[in-house]
Amino acid sequence: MMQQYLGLKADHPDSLLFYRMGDFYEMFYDDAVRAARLMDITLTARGQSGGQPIPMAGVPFHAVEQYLARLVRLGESVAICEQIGDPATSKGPVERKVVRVVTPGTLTDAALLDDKRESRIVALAWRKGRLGIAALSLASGDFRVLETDAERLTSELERLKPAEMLVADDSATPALPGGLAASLKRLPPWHFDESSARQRLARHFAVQDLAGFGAEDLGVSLGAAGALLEYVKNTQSGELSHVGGLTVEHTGQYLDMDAATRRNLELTETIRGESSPTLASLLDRCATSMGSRLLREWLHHPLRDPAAIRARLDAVAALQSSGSELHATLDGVADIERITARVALRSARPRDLASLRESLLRLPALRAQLAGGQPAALLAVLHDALPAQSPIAERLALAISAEPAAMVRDGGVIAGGFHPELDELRNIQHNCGEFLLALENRERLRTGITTLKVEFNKVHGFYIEVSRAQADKVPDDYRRRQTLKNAERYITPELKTFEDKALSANERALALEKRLYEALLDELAPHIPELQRIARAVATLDVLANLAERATTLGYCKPVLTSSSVIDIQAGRHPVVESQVERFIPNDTRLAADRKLLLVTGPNMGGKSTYMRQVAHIALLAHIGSFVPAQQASIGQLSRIFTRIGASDDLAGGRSTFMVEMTETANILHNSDANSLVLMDEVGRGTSTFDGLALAWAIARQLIEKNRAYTLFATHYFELTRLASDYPTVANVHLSAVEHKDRIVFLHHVEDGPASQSYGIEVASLAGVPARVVREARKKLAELENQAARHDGPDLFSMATAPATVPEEVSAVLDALSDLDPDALSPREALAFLFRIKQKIGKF
Ligand SMILES: Nc1ncnc2c1ncn2[C@@H]1O[C@H](COP(=O)(O)OP(=O)(O)OP(=O)(O)O)[C@@H](O)[C@H]1O
Repeated sequence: MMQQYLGLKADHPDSLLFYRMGDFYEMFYDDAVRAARLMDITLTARGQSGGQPIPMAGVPFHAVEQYLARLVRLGESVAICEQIGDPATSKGPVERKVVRVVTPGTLTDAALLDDKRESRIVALAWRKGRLGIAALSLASGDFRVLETDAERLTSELERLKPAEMLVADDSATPALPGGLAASLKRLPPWHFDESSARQRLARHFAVQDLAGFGAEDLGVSLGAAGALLEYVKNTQSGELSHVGGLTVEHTGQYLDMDAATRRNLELTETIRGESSPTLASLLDRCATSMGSRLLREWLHHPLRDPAAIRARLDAVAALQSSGSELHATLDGVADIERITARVALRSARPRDLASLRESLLRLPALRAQLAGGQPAALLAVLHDALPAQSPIAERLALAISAEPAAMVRDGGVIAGGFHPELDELRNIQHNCGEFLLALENRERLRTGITTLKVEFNKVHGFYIEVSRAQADKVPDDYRRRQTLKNAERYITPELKTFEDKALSANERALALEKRLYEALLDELAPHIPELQRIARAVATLDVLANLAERATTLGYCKPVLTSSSVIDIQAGRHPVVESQVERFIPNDTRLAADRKLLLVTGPNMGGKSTYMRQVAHIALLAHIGSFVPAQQASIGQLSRIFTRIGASDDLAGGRSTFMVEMTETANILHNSDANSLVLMDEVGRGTSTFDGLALAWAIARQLIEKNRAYTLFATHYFELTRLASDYPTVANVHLSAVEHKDRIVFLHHVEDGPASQSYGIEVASLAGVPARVVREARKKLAELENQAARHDGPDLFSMATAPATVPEEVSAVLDALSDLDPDALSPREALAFLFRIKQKIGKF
């Protein structure tokens, strides 16, 4: 047995091998030690090898899922090895085989998956500054590829949030960003070979070439897709028939957001990594988990095509009156998408098929609710995608019991009346009781023993029991089976025949049910594409109905998408903050070609960050086709959203707070354009006042002059507010506050013009900074203000803006230094250079 174990383990060196032995999965050697530690189970030993006990740990097979869930969450992969042969007939150890490998990115079991989140495996490949990405959600069959610039790695990973990543184990693979949650596998580089990948993909999709998917001209991403497909196939013992196509994503299809922006806007996770309160937690009242997942997908993929956005907006508007009825019908619809994937992988459980049946049976009603001259074209398309009647459901209604057992091996899965032989075998079992009663009566009459009983137990099977005192009355055909203290137990030829039939009937019925179940899965296989289409339509409808309900409940309005260059919001609100405060103060925002940068000033706690983010949220919601929290909103077509908000250390990545701030700023300055929305929150505050002010000022100017993005620029440097008089496209706004009886009251209302005061000390006092410290600060502030008044300064702004004049000699040295190429110098030349500049500075 150990030999067999070691052979199997050699094929799966990187996975924990769960070796099935009877009712347990056992692990041995290092696997046992690791598994015991990770799952907190007992480590024991079994037998010996080379005089040493072999470490062993095990988990009961019926509880395996909870252990798998735990291991996979820790990023482990598990190879599940089952007994294939029949223990009764095999000589030596029963034949065993690894039937599947459970890895973090290839989960499909309902118990192991988060039903509100897509779980993806992603393969990455690089060539000449290009990044090829292939992403597969095995639980839905969605398979996509994308080629983009290598620098976009972090933002793509933040978007796709892979559970597992595959890269080539070679030098072309760069260092990956730190702090990724995904488990990483390195594969031999030839797995990523492009030409064999093309063939492999074409073979999988049964097509001549990949032109039909628009993937013919792709290169590096196909290498990734080939590696991914092969890896996933190896983890599943079956074919991936539900992975029926390849979607090619194009950069430019979606409103672009970098990694920091996705995090800062708290779309599906808070900055702390919690699932609430976020935009998703506020907006998701979907009836189905398919809808919840699709909504999250939409939030991360705002569209750029105005026609597609308008189609969604029109559908949401049309559903505002009928959304709640749809929601009620959708409520009973199960996760058709994931069940379909499990049908394709042949791991669907009986209750999956029962839920599929119940769900499909609801769809004609759903379709009927959508009928009747839909004003929205998208709803008409969804109506047509839903089935008017469902032959699949009818077939499942015939085949699967109303409430089947959890496992096929438990029996009672196939419905009565579906198969005559199964009915007959079940009849034998059911009629058992009647037959035994009849036999008992007959035997009592025949023998005259009135206390005679016919009974059954698991060890001895069926028997006739007679008390010791009556034992001499039994007829000749009674054979003794067992002697007890006060009774004898017998068997008769008739009872024996019945016993054989009854016991074998049970086994035969179970075996037949298994065969019928398998055949049913075969029968469903050709319907997989149809089921996937239905699942998609149901999910889309669910999201649209959900957005309609949210719009009504939360008082959102339908945004107008315009082709002109404008973001004009009246009485806008921050969707998440609004749900958390008693009274939210709505605010207007107008950005246009002649008003591109708003300098937002105001006291701490005044609401600057909230105001800026609400603009981004409204723009983003409009681009996913949702209504928005405002009285009225006109949104021009955006291409990107950038945010530089809040301070965060990237200790894992080895970058300080200020370094993170400047890296994100650099990205914004390099990549934002006139169709970008940029939020800059207190840029420069991470360093000394002068450096910070100087940087903030130069950054703002660059955004105004070069990038020309729609920009909201919050700052505490009042000196910056002068930019409004220098540039016609800059305007000042401020969050208002008033002092009332020594206390500050935040009005959270945005008004034109710069703020007059900062109230930093008042806020510190509100926050509970000790009174003594607050007093000291007030004193110091007065001192500083007096000093400033006396010296007519220091005016940070004028000091930072007036470029320090550098003496000519020094600037000559600087020029010489910047022209110098140290690599091209001999040591002697370098020394001579050093003397020359020393001389020049000496004069100075
Ligand atoms: N429009 C509003 N209506 C009601 N409450 C608001 C509004 N805007 C902000 N608030 C409340 O004020 C709090 C502080 O807001 P925010 O963090 O936006 O202030 P800030 O000006 O960015 O502060 P700081 O300068 O200290 O970063 C929010 O948590 C929220 O509770």
